[in-house]
Amino acid sequence: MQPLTLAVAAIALVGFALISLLNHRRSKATQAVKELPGPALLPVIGRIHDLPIDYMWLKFKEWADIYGPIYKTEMLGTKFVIVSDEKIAEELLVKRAKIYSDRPAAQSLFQPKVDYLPLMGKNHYWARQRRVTHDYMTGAHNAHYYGIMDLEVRRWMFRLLEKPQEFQWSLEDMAGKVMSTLTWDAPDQSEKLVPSAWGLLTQMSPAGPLTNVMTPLWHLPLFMNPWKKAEIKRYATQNAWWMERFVTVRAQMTQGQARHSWTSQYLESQKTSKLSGDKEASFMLGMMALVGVFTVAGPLNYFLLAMVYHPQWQRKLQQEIDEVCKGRIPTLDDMPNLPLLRACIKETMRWKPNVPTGVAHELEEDDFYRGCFIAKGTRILPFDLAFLRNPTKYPDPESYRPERWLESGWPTYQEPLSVYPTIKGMSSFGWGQRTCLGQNLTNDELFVACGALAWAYDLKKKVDPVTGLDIEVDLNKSGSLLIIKPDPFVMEFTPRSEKRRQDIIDEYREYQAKDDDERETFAKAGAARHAETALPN
Ligand code: HEM
Repeated sequence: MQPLTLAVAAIALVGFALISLLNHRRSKATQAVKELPGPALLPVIGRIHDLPIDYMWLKFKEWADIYGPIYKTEMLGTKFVIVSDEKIAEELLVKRAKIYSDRPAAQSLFQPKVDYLPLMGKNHYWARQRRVTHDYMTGAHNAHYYGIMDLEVRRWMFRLLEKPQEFQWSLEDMAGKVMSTLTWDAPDQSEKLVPSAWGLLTQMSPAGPLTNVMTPLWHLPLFMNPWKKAEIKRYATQNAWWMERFVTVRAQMTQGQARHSWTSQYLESQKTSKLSGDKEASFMLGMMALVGVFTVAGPLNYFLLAMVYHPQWQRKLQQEIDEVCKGRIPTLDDMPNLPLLRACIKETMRWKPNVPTGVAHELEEDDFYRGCFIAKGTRILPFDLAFLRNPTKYPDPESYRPERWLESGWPTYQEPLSVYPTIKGMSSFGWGQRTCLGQNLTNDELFVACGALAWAYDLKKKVDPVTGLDIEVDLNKSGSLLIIKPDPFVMEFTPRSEKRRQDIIDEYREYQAKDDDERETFAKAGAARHAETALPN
């Protein structure tokens, strides 16, 4: 053997011995620390073999019932802590928010920590975009969404009359039009927004591309990597579209043709903005539009099912609306006077939470909880389904019981009924520094949309024309993405009377005509202003 080879072998041997010794000492040291409970882990893969991609939350719940309110598991080296008790979530994600507010990177996105606000790491992009988004959302809420929700809800009621069986499509298009108008004053963009929203949600969800679970596959060379190729296309399309929207609004502004939107609001104050430029701004705005689609779709669909399967609550709700609104469609101003409507909505979100696993936070430093070690980088799941099935807080948790919010004696009852129940502050909207920025918007949109449904229609099961029997819906069938909605189903929308049928048509026509007029007047005034400023001196 050459002397050089001998020397290298000797160094390697000593190195190996040292590392083994250190590992041995470290493992002895960690043995002294308590471990969180959890299912036994297999080397390397952890528990990936028995964690189903579909309805993953059911397995988490099964484990929670065995291992308790806080337990750990692992997948391909990624550590998870699943929290099923609201008090523990509060202690970790709120009281220790300083180190529990990062976001794990979604593997199958190119810049997950930078591009999309809800997915961003706890970095300066997140801090500044969160501030701006919060301001814009608050402004829209205070202005009652500039009348946009009122128009779009009426359009939806009208479409349900014309094409009732397309209700799941028209429901999402309603949400899409609200968001496209708020963001770019362009309701027609909903056509692109809705598929774009589901495209991103799929890409970032564990039940999306295989590479989100089998993470090493993402690093395969491009020619043999269909997941990366698909993402390149999705990202480029979305990027180009958001930039085109941004540039269009800027051009409209120079022509005096841009009415208020979040984009024009940004462009007006761009000089003082802390955002890095057009790309960041167009992404922040695009994301604001997109997130308002897949989030409200679930509760709206489940509200329909709640009403179909609990006709006694539908009747009570119609009675409340008739008494308070005296035949007119409910508006946001009616919110304090319609507690039963708020209770039916809140109970829908409790009964069928649409982010059942919760959204993971990532721990930024090693930590100890009740003497147990939690390593930096661990993903903490505030497991919403478990919170909302807690039988002490929610007796008879599997059933749809809106009275739990309306009658004293239930643990969740709270006064005054002019304010409570409210969905704002529900565990479903997350925790600490990362809580949802769309709580007002969700509250308001669900209120006007569900109020309009109860005002306009009797909601019933569809009858099979051959057998004459009701067509039942499997209430437990849904997608398995991070945010869920029920699988496609059928139902009937019958106007509550002939007069109400006419009201639905009249309301929509009146609001559409008003919107057309406002747009025309603004366009003419803008053109005149532009012509004046363009005149030579
Ligand atoms: C039923 C409706 C909704 C539910 C259940 C929901 C739920 C959530 C959850 C669980 C989070 C993560 C919280 C955490 O990490 O602790 C979140 C974040 C967020 N939500 Fe919502 N959301 C809804 C509607 C909306 C709407 C309509 C918008 C805006 C149009 C919106 C905007 C956001 C934003 C921007 C974030 C990111 C916050 C951050 O990471 O700092 N959400 N939402």
